[in-house]
Amino acid sequence: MVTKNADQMKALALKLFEINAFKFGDFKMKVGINSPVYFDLRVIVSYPDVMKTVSELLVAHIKELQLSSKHVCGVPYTALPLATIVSVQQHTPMLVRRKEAKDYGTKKLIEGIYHAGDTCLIVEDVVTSGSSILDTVRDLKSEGIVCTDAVVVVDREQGGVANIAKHGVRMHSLFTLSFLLNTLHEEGRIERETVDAVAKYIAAVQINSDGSFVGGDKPHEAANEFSRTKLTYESRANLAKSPLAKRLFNLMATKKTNLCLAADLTKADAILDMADKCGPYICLLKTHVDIVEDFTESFIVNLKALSARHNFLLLEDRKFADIGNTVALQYGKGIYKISDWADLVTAHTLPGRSIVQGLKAALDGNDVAKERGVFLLAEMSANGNLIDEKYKENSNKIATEGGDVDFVTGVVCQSTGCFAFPGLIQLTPGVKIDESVDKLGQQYNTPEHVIKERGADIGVVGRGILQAANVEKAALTYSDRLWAAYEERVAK
Ligand SMILES: O=c1ccn([C@@H]2O[C@H](COP(=O)(O)O)[C@@H](O)[C@H]2O)c(=O)[nH]1
Repeated sequence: MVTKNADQMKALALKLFEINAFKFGDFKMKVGINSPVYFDLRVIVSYPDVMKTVSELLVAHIKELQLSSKHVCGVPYTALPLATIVSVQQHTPMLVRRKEAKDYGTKKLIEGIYHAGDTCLIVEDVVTSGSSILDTVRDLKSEGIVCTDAVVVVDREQGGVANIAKHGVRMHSLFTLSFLLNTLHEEGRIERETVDAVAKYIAAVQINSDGSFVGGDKPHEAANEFSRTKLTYESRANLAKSPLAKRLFNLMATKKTNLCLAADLTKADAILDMADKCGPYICLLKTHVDIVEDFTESFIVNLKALSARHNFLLLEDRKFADIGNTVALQYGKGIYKISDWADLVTAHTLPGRSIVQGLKAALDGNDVAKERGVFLLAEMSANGNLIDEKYKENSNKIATEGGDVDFVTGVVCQSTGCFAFPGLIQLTPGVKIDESVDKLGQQYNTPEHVIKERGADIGVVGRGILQAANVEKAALTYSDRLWAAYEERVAK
């Protein structure tokens, strides 16, 4: 671990967390087991300042340790840009290891000018078992190149140091996972509970360089303990990147309700009446403002007053789906001026990242920008909808990667597999006491099923409440059942 530049190291640790290069959830690893923590340093190429800081720290680390070598070589692929910067800054020639030999020309595995007996310093981004470092060392050694040291950005502390030492290579890391966890905890970004859960996983899942587990069998239980559906809303609030997700998680935890009322009514007074009656039992009130026949500004003023009185947030289910420029206009302008009053909106991911950028653009320079968020639709409850696995995967990427993640509050979907990041909220429509299908293809599941089997954090109920003889009683029943299912889910 680097000893110098403590402030810079802390700042970088926080930045890596902020840009999702370091995240918590339930991630499938190369060794076939799920991990509660994941590093994706591929994203740093999109942040030149982060690239600069990481490479400067690597160079400082190499100097501090007096690691002199004839060459540097990055482990393909993520470490290649880092090795390039280190090579340029230190004036040390670089070698490039191909993952597969070319089937034409020189057929070389190692590119660059070298001689047998030359020394080479390895550069790597993240080490788990150390097997990727050893693959690179093997190919360099087969050309007679001597490798005794590797500088790495993050050591996940799962056996890598000992595994590569057996092959005569010393590992020098900028960060250990423990340092990163403690820093995030000290800076109030994660709870002690998270630090302990990850530490427990790391202690239980030590890996040999061949990918087998130290101690034999796959340590399943330790790995699965940290999935988002097992964490409380309070602890997930701390992991959230979106201020609105933090607020909504905390609101649910305080008010003990994870019910969203879909107020699909066409008269303003009927919606206001419903909001007043159901307000004490809900965390969110969802509107389709374009179905309101007598919309006026005073309707919004009254709705906002009820949301403040009963402590629920307003979600306009607009399902934006156009190009960024149009979406910005639809969100901020027109009769409804949605961005003025809706805490949250929904949007399809069909247009790609520009959907989020368009929404954010409408809030540019607006004081309320930090009080707004979006739920992205990654799945629909409608029978026969056209969404496939690839679409879901890409929606997850928009929700969790890149510079706009602070605006994404959650995902509208029907299953646990849609995303892993515990800082996002799963909103699931299609909830009724009886499983059924309506005449127009809406598919319903019970409150218990959506929370316990499908990973919902908030269940959306419309007609199940709106058409009940006693709406207050129905709202209380749905709220109680959704909440009890959540409590059982986290207690398991
Ligand atoms: O996949 C989706 C996305 C949104 N909805 C909306 O939720 C409510 C459901 O109302 P019910 O009366 O409970 O069927 C409605 O406003 C939809 O627009 C959805 O159902 N499915």
